[in-house]
Amino acid sequence: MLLSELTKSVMPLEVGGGADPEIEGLYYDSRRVKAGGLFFALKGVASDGYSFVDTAIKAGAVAVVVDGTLTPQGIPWVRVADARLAMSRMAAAFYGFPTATLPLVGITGTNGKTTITYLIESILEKSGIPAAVLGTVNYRFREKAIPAPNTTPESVDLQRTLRELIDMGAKGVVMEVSSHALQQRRVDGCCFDVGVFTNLTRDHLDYHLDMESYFQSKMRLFSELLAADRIKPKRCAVVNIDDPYGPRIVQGAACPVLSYGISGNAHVRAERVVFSVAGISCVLVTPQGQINLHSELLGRFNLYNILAATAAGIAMELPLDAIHEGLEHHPQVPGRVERVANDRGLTILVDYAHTGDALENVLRTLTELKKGRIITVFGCGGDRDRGKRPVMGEIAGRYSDLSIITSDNPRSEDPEKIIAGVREGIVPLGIREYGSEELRHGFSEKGYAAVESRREAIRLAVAAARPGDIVLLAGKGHEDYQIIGSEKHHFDDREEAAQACRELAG
Ligand SMILES: CC(=O)N[C@H]1[C@@H](OP(=O)(O)OP(=O)(O)OC[C@H]2O[C@@H](n3ccc(=O)[nH]c3=O)[C@H](O)[C@@H]2O)O[C@H](CO)[C@@H](O)[C@@H]1O[C@H](C)C(=O)N[C@@H](C)C(=O)N[C@H](CCC(=O)O)C(=O)O
Ligand SMILES: Nc1ncnc2c1ncn2[C@@H]1O[C@H](COP(=O)(O)OP(=O)(O)OP(=O)(O)O)[C@@H](O)[C@H]1O
Ligand SMILES: N[C@H](CCC[C@H](N)C(=O)O)C(=O)O
Ligand SMILES: [Mg+2]
Repeated sequence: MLLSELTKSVMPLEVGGGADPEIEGLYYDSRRVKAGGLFFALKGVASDGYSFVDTAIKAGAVAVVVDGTLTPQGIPWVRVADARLAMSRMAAAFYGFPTATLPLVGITGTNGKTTITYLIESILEKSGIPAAVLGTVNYRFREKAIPAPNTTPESVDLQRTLRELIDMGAKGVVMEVSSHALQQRRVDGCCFDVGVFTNLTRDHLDYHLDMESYFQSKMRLFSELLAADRIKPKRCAVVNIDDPYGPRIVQGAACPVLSYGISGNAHVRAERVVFSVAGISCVLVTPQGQINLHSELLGRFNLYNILAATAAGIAMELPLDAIHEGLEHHPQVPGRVERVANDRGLTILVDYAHTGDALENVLRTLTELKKGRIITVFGCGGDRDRGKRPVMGEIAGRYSDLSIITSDNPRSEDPEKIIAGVREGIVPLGIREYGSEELRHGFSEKGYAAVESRREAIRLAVAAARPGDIVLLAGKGHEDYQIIGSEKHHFDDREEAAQACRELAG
């Protein structure tokens, strides 16, 4: 595609450098540029992409997109107001506008996104629409699964992946839209039909700094990206109106809204709800009729996820029986309240709760359902929001009979310092601190322990548990790695728990 053709998809401020080269690929990282590439100089948190223009040219870039005042020399260039936005739009054009002609659902919010993508994927499949999914677990269509470095990929990678999955036969797409992605314009080349808002609670304040900025990032999906146009004249915002931020999204949405909730008068709501160890039974009330639902998902928070997926199905005008089928027969969402089989009589659950709200939701649910005690193993990620550490410590300590504070992904931080941050929330509860050795023989009163090695912490939890107890391994869910320093090594909570049970049996 010629540079001039690509440039039509943006409103350039200025174009220079003479020639109109054929563009063979789009790049935002000089280390990956190949011959014939168009290089986007992006201003980042750590560095300014403009300083890599020369490296990109040496690597074969034939044109550059910039958004500052500096002018590249000896190469065709395009100046735009916002290079990230231009990159999104040019990427969509380069890959033939993958999402212009099929249903695209985007889900945003602090918690629930991944779970909801699985439910909507299942509903779409039951409606006869083979669906591709992009999110935290992977980017996938049918048997093809691409590892996901980010929940929402950078625009160039996103549009390329969408093109690939659509060419393989996907007729619908469901994607998680992170606040980072919205802030960084990664999804601005996407034509959304439906946007879902789940909830907004504390997370990522290392990046967004305060809740209002975090909210405003999420809001972009509804106030800007869902505005109707000629390509998609009918768009819809699906909004949880039980969340304190829900009404603000409703007010600011640039398209019609379909609300969902448990309390109040939402368009899509649940009545006659019964929560049990077997799951959730309820009547889903929708503008298109009612569904008598029996789901194996546990807890109130999952009822919200079910309502969100139902409302998305209604917004896409999918048949009610397909929505019903999709909600009752979907695959296990990896690492979301996932059971680890064992013969010790324990309920071992691996869950991705890595925010205070998620941890509280899961623990509250388990408290309502428990027969024995609750043992929680958890930590907090390094190089991430530090403020959530004591909050999660307090929540774990409050709901659990035993909390074992351990490492999540410490990344570049000292694991002991992260644990100290979590401990700040648990110590004021005045509960007993156990040493590792004591725990090997069980525990008698409510308490906590700090064990840096996650492997060791999981072993201690299993050893300390008695039949009937619940062991919750929180924070890493589906992750099959642990990042310590700059090393990423294989680590899977589900495998570790199973191995711990085998060792104790032998
Ligand atoms: C905080 C954040 O989101 N950072 C993203 C951001 O990086 P940055 O702004 O720091 O970039 P930078 O390192 O300053 O570099 C600026 C530019 O120079 C380029 N560069 C840099 C070095 C070089 O030698 N040559 C070169 O060209 C970089 O590719 C970049 O385009 O822009 C980069 C390029 O698009 C992203 O890869 C990077 O995501 C990093 C990997 C990341 O970890 N992001 C996480 C926090 C994230 O996005 N998470 C969300 C949320 C998950 C959730 O909700 O749970 C997600 O969607 O996954
Ligand atoms: N609707 C919900 N409200 C609050 N907590 C939830 C909800 N759904 C799931 N959770 C909890 O949050 C954890 C993360 O859920 P999920 O992976 O579906 O969310 P996510 O929004 O994709 O998270 P991430 O931003 O990390 O990708 C779950 O393991 C569960 O503990
Ligand atoms: N996508 C989120 C996931 C966090 C999961 C947790 N295990 C951690 O590493 O902090 C992030 O990168 O902040
Ligand atoms: Mg997710």
